[in-house]
Amino acid sequence: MTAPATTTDAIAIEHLEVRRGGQQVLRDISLTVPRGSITGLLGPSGSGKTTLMRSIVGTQIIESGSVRVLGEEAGSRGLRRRVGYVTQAPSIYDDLTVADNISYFGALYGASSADVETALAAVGLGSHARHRGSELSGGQRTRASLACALVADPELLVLDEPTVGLDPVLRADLWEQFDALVKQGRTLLVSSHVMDEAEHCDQLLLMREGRLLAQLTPAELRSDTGESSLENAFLTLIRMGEEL
Ligand SMILES: Nc1ncnc2c1ncn2[C@@H]1O[C@H](COP(=O)(O)OP(=O)(O)OP(=O)(O)O)[C@@H](O)[C@H]1O
Repeated sequence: MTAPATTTDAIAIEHLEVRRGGQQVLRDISLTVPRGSITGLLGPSGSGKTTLMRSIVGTQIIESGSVRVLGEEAGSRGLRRRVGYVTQAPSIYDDLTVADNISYFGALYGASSADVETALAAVGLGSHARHRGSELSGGQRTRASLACALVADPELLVLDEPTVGLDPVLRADLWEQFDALVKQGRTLLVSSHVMDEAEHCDQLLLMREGRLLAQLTPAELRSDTGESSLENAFLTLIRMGEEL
């Protein structure tokens, strides 16, 4: 059951349906994402997480339903600067330094050199500012990509599996950075297929086969299923759904 949309919602989706390649990929999705929080979008590979994120940032053609972002229709011109999107494959230029990559994206939004410094510091890459993209590790590339999105000072950040392929220490570092961004008043929507990452989130959106199984907090997921591990809780929720 989804709470009714309010002005405190960063994202409000009603009855969203999406087809890709002739196949129904999202089915009757309704959800809300409150402002100033971290929402985890979790589900197995192929469950529709990227398609849902594309619908939110306005790069996906939708079949029916409504997607409102920061009070406007998804993809509206006015949202360009207000919404940052980091895709699954970190997209930075290998032949530019980290600072030049951020400056390049910043220039699209009229960002100053101070904004570039702030974005570098926010992702902890100050000491790598002069390193070229080609010289970065996987985790550093992800953080450089995140800085390119942050330089526009977006209110909402949509991050598609930012921790995939990172070791546990780097993952923990990145989640700390996400927490700091939320404390500054931003809203984060972060997808993952690793259930233990759900622990870091204020609320969870659990997806399976193009449907939203549940919108709840980690504590509610545990109490609803009687499971202490979030991995087991998700599996129990799926079985409960199948038995209905
Ligand atoms: N370009 C495309 N054309 C047709 N179907 C697609 C396309 N991209 C994805 N799909 C299908 O849409 C469904 C949802 O894919 P999506 O990438 O949204 O899932 P996901 O949960 O993000 O998966 P992953 O965790 O593996 O990234 C899958 O069945 C996939 O095969």
